[in-house]
Amino acid sequence: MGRLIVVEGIDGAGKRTLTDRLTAELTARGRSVARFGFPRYGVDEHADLVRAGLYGRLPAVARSVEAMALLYALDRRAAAPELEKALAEHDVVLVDRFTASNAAYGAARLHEAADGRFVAWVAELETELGVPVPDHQLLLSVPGDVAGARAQARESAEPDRARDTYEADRGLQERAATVYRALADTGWRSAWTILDGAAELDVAALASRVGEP
Ligand SMILES: Cc1cn([C@H]2C[C@H](O)[C@@H](COP(=O)(O)O)O2)c(=O)[nH]c1=O
Repeated sequence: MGRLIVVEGIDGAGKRTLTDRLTAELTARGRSVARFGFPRYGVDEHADLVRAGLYGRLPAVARSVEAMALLYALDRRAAAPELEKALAEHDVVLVDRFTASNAAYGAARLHEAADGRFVAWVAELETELGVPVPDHQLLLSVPGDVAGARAQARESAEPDRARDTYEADRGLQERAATVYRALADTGWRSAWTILDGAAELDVAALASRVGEP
């Protein structure tokens, strides 16, 4: 049975780069790795509704924090059989964003803290829907201005990567970062490792920590 490892952090924290480097390191060590990323735009209809909400096309849905959280959670529920299969067939299943994203961004939208009502509700909701619980979560922690600059640079470099309403809201990103930090500090739903996303990452050490049974 493989290990479910989740990479979390605000937009522009460097999740994709970390996931790429960790995959390369684990593969070089002979470990088999499967990758997922959420939301699964273009794959799952709930994820496509999320995208429409994030780009202003479904204002009534997007206004409701719970409605958005349910759509994100339903995308994961639909992926659960594939995740279970990947866990049965691979040593490591690496996931870019998972349930903690729902907790951090929803609480941030509501100006709640990690020990508030919303985070507890997300845990209950995703458990109820049969979303698997990670074995380990990695938090890429970066100063808000560094993440913001990266997200902006990506928008300029990739024309189809225009920032969505969450990405464009710096206050929301800062509050999400604070909630993430508290989730990691309190070991929300699994053990966490906090990584300095602005410093050089020791990918070899990280691979040893998360990739071994
Ligand atoms: C996966 C996920 C993402 N999000 C947010 C974080 C991002 O700002 C936004 C889109 O994700 P993305 O930029 O990684 O595609 O959705 C949630 O609020 N809940 C979730 O469950």
